[in-house]
Amino acid sequence: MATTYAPHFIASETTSSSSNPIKMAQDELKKIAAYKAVEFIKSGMVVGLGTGSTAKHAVDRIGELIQQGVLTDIVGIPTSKKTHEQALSVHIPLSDLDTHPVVDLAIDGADEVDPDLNLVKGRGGSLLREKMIEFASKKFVVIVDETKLVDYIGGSGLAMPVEVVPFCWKFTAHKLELLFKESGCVAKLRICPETGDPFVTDNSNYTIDLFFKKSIGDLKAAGDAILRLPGVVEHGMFIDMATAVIVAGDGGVTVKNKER
Ligand SMILES: O=C[C@H](O)[C@H](O)[C@H](O)COP(=O)(O)O
Repeated sequence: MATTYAPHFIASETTSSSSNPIKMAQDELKKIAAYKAVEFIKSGMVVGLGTGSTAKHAVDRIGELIQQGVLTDIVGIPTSKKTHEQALSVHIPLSDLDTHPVVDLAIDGADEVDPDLNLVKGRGGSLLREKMIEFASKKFVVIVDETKLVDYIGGSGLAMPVEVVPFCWKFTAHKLELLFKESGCVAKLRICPETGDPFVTDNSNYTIDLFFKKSIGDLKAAGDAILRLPGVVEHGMFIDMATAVIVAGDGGVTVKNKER
């Protein structure tokens, strides 16, 4: 796993900078990115509703605009049980991929964004449903504060999650570690801090968090190799899936667009 990933063309980038940049709280930046993304929603759309502290702002805002009558005939497709509950609480009509197999636009956060707009997702535990819904989306808008930008996938030194079946998870974790031995990979079962038990996903699976000391090289090859391991359900690399990334920072908001 050490060949080079060929970069893709970023179609366009627009920045609205603040002439008087001030230091903003991280949550404020998340909200700014989320509100900007919601501007892309039009009445009548089927919308993928992301999971996490950034996507939460987008879901609240969509609910608000529906209540105000600004957005009508919206159908939301939640990417987790948690988002499902939140969306119901703000009165967003909901459905699923079985009924609405084509999603017009999905909005979600990310844990890492590389220069080619590839992502790491799933540190909040929801990667499988997110990937299914975002794969089904004509447009996938990612919302982040600038701390999520990395030079390469895994570059934050934090987890790249892999959802696995609970059966013999140690075997699967060991195979994952071996796969990325050259990158100094360490595989850890995710544990609930409150109970000390394994973290269980919405799909009743476990999560193995992979930590890399250096780049894993070709992301598509790495992703394919992970998916070939029996026991793996899905990984948290979202390669060539984002069509736009909205980055909020102290200097303003940048929208990076990419052709899929
Ligand atoms: O599983 C969680 C999702 O992939 C989140 O979108 C991701 O972890 C980013 O979350 P946050 O916006 O809370 O940083």
